[in-house]
Amino acid sequence: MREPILVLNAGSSSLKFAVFETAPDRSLNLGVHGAVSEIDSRPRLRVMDADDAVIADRPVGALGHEGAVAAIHEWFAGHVGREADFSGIGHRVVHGGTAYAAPVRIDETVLCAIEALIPLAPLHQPHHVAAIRAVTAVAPLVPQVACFDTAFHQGQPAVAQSFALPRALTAKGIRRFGFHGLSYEYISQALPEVAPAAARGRVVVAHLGNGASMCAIENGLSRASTMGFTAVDGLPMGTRTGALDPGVLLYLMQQEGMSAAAVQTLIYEQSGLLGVSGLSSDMRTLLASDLPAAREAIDLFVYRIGRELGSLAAALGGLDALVFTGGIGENAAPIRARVCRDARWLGVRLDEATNARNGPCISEPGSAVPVWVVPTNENLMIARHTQRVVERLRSGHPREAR
Ligand SMILES: Nc1ncnc2c1ncn2[C@@H]1O[C@H](COP(=O)(O)OP(=O)(O)O)[C@@H](O)[C@H]1O
Ligand SMILES: CC(=O)OP(=O)(O)O
Ligand SMILES: [Mg+2]
Repeated sequence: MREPILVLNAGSSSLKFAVFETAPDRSLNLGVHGAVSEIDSRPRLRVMDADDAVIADRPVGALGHEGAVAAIHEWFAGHVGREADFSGIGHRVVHGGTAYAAPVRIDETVLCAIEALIPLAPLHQPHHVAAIRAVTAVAPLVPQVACFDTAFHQGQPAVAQSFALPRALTAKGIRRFGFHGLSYEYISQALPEVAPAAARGRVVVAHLGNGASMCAIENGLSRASTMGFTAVDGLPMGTRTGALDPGVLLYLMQQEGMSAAAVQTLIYEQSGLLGVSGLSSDMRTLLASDLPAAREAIDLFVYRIGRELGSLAAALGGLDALVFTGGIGENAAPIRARVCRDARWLGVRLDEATNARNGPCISEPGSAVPVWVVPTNENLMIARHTQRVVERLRSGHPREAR
């Protein structure tokens, strides 16, 4: 392999990985990739080759992220080589706080900063730390690069980053950050090819996955996002509440006697589509269900997307394109159809036939606002950042890569 880069994307219930090889023109080609899924219940390793053919699919013995890293390590040893042979290893890190506005080589200081942000991203940040430590143990000399979901949003106008809190708290870093930045950055880079005119204009991107958010982008730059200080804000998600009147939290603690830990579990793990439906956090299951509560969960999801679309269009002063991405955004035609029908007032006209085929363009030719489905690729974005940081390290530049 030529200057191979390994990408690790540690999520709440999975550890995804992808190997990229550097082509002579420095572009990156995807090689083997896969994931250990259902890490805490029934961990299973699945690996695909560059053509997406499944080349491994087996249960993993040990639970947890350490077990997942060990399973991937073992598979690599037999089929790819050692982690120590990679020229760089890139990690998705959900929260970079105020300190990190760009990808950075991970050293002890950076790792401590990532660890200190665990309370602000409890579903993700502990697993990033576990993956980084596990890699350090087997490949201590390979540069590891943290690619932050918050970084893409750092240039938002101050007003979009502010809470109406006393200034002293804002100065402490209690402000809106925004997440899914690697996904939005990828879409921003892909959009000029797909829809050149829209790419220069005002675009709302809906990243609808297990975690879900929306971002207002103008000429490729983030202007506002539905997620805030943490990734529990904004849209309802698989198991997260999304935006919630802060008075509810006070009520639960003061009147219902809930502890902070119980509230955390409630708003991150027991709410959203799962909480409202009482059935599942998975959109496929809800769409296939006849239960009224499943329908109500979908209704609330679609309604909140429509409200946020109006809000983000207002933040942009208009709307030149709408883009769907993420597992739901890329695959769930009924959800896109409902969002687009509710957005008729903005000039959106859905093309039912192309929507049923998942795009790429799902609006009628005369639609005032064109609508696109653009599959995201966070892993490629991480690999590009990692390649850049490694090249800068080789050329003797300091730690930061901008
Ligand atoms: N064909 C489909 N129809 C409807 N929903 C889908 C489809 N495929 C995936 N999804 C939904 O996408 C969500 C997972 O999105 P994804 O972006 O993969 O999540 P993650 O944030 O874990 O990366 C789940 O709710 C899943 O049900
Ligand atoms: C930031 C976030 O919510 O990520 P995910 O969609 O992977 O849960
Ligand atoms: Mg995701």
